Amino acid sequence: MPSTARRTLHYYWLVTRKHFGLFALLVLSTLFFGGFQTYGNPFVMGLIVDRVSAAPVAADQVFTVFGPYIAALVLVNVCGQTCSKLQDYALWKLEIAVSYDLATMSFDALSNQSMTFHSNRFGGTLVSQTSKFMAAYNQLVEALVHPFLPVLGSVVFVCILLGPRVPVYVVILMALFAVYACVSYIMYKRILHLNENAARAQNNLSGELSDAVTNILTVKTYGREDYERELFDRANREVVARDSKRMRSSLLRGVLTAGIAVIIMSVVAVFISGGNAWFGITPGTLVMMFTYTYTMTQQFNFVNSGLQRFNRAFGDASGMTQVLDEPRLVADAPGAPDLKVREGAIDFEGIGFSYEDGGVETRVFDGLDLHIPAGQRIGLVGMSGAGKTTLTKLLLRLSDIQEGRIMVDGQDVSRCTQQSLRRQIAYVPQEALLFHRSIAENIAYGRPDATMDQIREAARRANALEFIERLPQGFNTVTGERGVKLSGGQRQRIAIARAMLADCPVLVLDEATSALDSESEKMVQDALEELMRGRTSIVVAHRLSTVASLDRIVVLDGGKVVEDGPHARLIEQDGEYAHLWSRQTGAYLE
Ligand SMILES: Nc1ncnc2c1ncn2[C@@H]1O[C@H](COP(=O)(O)OP(=O)(O)OP(=O)(O)O)[C@@H](O)[C@H]1O
Repeated sequence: MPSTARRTLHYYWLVTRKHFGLFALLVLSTLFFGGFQTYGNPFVMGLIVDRVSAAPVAADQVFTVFGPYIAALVLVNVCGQTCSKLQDYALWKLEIAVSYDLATMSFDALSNQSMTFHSNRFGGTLVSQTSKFMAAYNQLVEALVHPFLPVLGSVVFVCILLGPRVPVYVVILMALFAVYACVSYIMYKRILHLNENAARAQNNLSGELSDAVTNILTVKTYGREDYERELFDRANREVVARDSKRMRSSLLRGVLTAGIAVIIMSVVAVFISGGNAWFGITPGTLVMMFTYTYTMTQQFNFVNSGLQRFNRAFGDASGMTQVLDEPRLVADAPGAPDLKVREGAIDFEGIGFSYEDGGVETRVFDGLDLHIPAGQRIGLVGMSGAGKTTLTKLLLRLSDIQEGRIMVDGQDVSRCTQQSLRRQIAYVPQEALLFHRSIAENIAYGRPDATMDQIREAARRANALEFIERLPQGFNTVTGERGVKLSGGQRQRIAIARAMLADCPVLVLDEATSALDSESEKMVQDALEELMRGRTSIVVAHRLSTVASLDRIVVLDGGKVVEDGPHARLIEQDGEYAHLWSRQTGAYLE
């Protein structure tokens, strides 16, 4: 079995063993249902045929002679039906319980992965991989219930019921079915990797669709519908090609196994025809032999489709299995303590960091040193791509550095829990994305116990109250997926209100006011000034007027600090910052 399929089974087993009682009930009820229904009935019928053919029974003796047989038949059917209902119960209950656990497992795996992991993947693909991973479990369990367990049961019951009566026949039958199973398995192994390829192509298609839909505004405004359609069509054609290849192999396997089934029935026909003459087999036993062999052949026919379902399920689950196997790029050290921020001094010491994407390395920092005393407000400026956002993300440990260390109040952040670190830093990102929840919930995200008055006050300070109150449902307005129902500036003000309410000792604003018009920015800026007072603050900005009044400005270029000091000093130095400043203020004057 390929290693991905083995890993999938490993994850499925982790959750199944939590519900082992249900799983055991499912296995036993399936086996016994088959035993009673498929093998018990013909067995009793065989006994009746033997009794009928042994000696004539008078009409008034029918119930006396056959009463025990009829009672046995009723008992077999009552037991069979009871097992069938238990099987239904165990199957449904197991699927419901395991779906819950698999969803939780997938959610935890995705939410605990680093931002580097997420930025290298399509959100749509991860969502589709999660649902396929959950559905694949049901497919596997259902294939186990039909046909794999009944086939296993058949082998056992035929050996028990027919073995003592016609041992030669049972040996030949089992040998033929062993050949059948081997051929099916060899073909199954051949097809497994075709299924994984097909699932990969399907995931890629979902990713393309998700990417195009997410960026629909860009697609439309640039009139690139045809191009996107071509990309989608290419991925779609790949799906068709992979599916066709898989279908051809499955068809070939079907033809081979059907051929073996015909051979089995022919051999059995010959054996049954001569059974009485060669071995003195009774008519009742002949009935059992025929019925059992026919039933087994039918069941083995389903093995083919069962293996197909197995293949498909393993293929569907492979994407999420690989995600679950992926090492967590940013993990808490075992027994890591919580970070305790008393003052908020931050030290970047000899930071070395590269992004890695599909083997391509982008070096961003190479031995960066930066000390930010407690309570200082610094502006981080520099050309696009200089590493400003990356530096703030490293502080938040959204990715781990490869060299050096980041200290907050003398504590190495890589040795503390990530949650405790992030709960002490209020972060307003470049692109403020909101949850598809009410505005009140969005503002209170960093402080879920906030009262409505506190939420309103934060919104007022972020200059957001006025527009929120104008919305038909005010603070209860649901913002639309990612906040699409609001303007960029409105989303930013909500994100700022969220940071204000979170009331953290460290504040990171990454272009937090870039989408605001100068009037709103002025008002929010005043609120931010107040918010920053006494807190260590890092403000990333392209618009230098946003940072000019801060305690200190750090200019980054190519991942290095090239200038460092208060606005007035940097202007005096007449370097990179002064150059940028004169360009921006000149532009404004014009
Ligand atoms: N997820 C990523 N994978 C690979 N490279 C990345 C990733 N994110 C950023 N980079 C690269 O790292 C470098 C620094 O990017 P960063 O976003 O930190 O710059 P920035 O100074 O904040 O730029 P801007 O002012 O445009 O926001 C850039 O060369 C960028 O291409």
